[in-house]
Amino acid sequence: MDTFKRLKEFYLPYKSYFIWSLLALFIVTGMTVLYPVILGFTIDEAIEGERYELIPYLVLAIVVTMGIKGIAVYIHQYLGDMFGINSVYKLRNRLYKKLQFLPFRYYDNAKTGDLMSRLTGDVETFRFFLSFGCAQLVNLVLLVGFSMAVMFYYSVPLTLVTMVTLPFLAIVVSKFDKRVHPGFQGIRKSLAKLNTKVQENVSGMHTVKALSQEDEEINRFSTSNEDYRKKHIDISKIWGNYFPLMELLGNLSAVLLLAYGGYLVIQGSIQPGQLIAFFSLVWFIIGPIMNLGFIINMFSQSKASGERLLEILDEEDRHDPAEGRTIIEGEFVGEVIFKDVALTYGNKERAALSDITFEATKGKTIGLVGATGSGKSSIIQLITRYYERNGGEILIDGRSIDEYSLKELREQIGVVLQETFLFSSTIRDNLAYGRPDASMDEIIEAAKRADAHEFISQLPNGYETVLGERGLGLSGGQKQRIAIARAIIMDPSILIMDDATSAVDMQTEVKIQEAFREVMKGRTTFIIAHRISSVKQADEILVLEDGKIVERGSHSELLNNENGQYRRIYDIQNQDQEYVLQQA
Ligand SMILES: Nc1ncnc2c1ncn2[C@@H]1O[C@H](COP(=O)(O)OP(=O)(O)OP(=O)(O)O)[C@@H](O)[C@H]1O
Repeated sequence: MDTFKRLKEFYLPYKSYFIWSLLALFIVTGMTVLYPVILGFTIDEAIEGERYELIPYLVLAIVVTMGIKGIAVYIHQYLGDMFGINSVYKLRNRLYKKLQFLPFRYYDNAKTGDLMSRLTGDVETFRFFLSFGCAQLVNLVLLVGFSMAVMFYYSVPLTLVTMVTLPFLAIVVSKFDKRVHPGFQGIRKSLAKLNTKVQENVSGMHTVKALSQEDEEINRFSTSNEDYRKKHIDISKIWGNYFPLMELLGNLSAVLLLAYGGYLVIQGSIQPGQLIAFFSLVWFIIGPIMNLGFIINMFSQSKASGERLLEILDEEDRHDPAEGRTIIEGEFVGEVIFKDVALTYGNKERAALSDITFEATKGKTIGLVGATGSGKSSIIQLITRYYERNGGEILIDGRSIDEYSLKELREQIGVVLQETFLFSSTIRDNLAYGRPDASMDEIIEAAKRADAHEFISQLPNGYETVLGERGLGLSGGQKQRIAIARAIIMDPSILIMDDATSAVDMQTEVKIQEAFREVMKGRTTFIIAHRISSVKQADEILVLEDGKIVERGSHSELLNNENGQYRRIYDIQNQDQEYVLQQA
């Protein structure tokens, strides 16, 4: 029950729906039990007693009973649904909000398919229990309670005889539940696997095709699909084995009732109409008991789902003690100073960065070069505070980076990554993503600077062209230019280009960099690049190796160091170029 208790903030505000729905259910159960009572009375009094004048009143009573029941069912279902729907609406919103503010390290290990299934499947299971399962449980208790009360009222011995098979039925039901529950869990897991397979396949379709893995992917899918099919068949077999047994026990109860009840009628202890009423009432007990397995199963499934949702809600939020604070007033140039900064990711033993010291003063452009894994992007992760440093100090415009709220800090930083993510919406929306209030003129101006205006104008719907998921339909270079324009629109004080121009040709790169120089006058720019030509113009270039700065200086200064790493990279790239030119 702890899971439900911990999720109470989501459903308790709507408890009045639940209470009214239960009251309506109370009426439904009362009317359901009343029906056989009227039937019994009709047989005993109106037919056997030959008081035919009662019949119109009894018909009216049945019509009224059914009418009240109909209205009560409607109210019960409607309010039950309102209870579930509103509760999970709040829960879904909270989960989504949580996902927005979870730290980056959470996403390092998170699986998209798993998160998707939690936010949809698990939330839905929880809703179903709130809307339906919970009331079913109460319904069961009410129906069994009401029916038994009437039956005991009619005849205690007949009730006891009829109940003889019930303990056996309860044992079969509990055995059934024990077998069917893991079966359902297996189905859920298998479905989650199937979903992940499909999601990864669609997301990685380029890789699948590039490596000609279509047939293997089909085989892998078939394996998962086969597993899913098998799990369903297993459940059917359990059903097939237990359901007839449950039916048999239920019917045995009815046979006992007819045999002993018939005997009592012959003896004159009970009326025939009472026996018929009994016959209906006993199914109101047997039916719910047979359903008990399902209801228990629904309960345990929703408990499991609730736990999976709580796992997300319990995750530690990103740490932002300065949240809500605004400290930037007037001019902000985005000067970045690192003093002996160190970073070690999560549980890793090796430091990704150590002793990083540099000053990116007003208007400076800093270039970062070094081999893969040398720590270039990690420096950026610290400036944007996607990750927190483990040592040293970072100052932005003279203040410790910790003094800024994450929102305020990130509003000042424009980041263009190598991998551009574009949302499946219009180009215009994608461009204005960081500043939705940007005017069309500003958007076009930024696109022109990023050399994107021309190709956007040539698209059938121009800026209103809707992109496919992940921007499919555009070339890598086009996507990058959109990302660059997106950063320009943000009018950032600090601009970061993490290998951002690798997908555009050198000519375009020069154009974009010139445009940036114009935009970033008096502000700070970081350029991470593998191509020396991309950082040549930087005021200072930092050369990284194993998380440390091994060389620093301007392009010409670094070239003068004949044995330096920078010179070595330069020579290799130059040789490549000469080789290419010779081959041409
Ligand atoms: N999120 C992360 N969690 C754990 N380790 C990480 C994470 N990001 C990077 N690392 C590790 O930190 C080190 C530095 O990585 P970083 O991405 O900064 O290198 P880089 O110089 O930018 O490389 P590249 O040129 O390939 O982008 C690497 O050893 C990498 O495996």
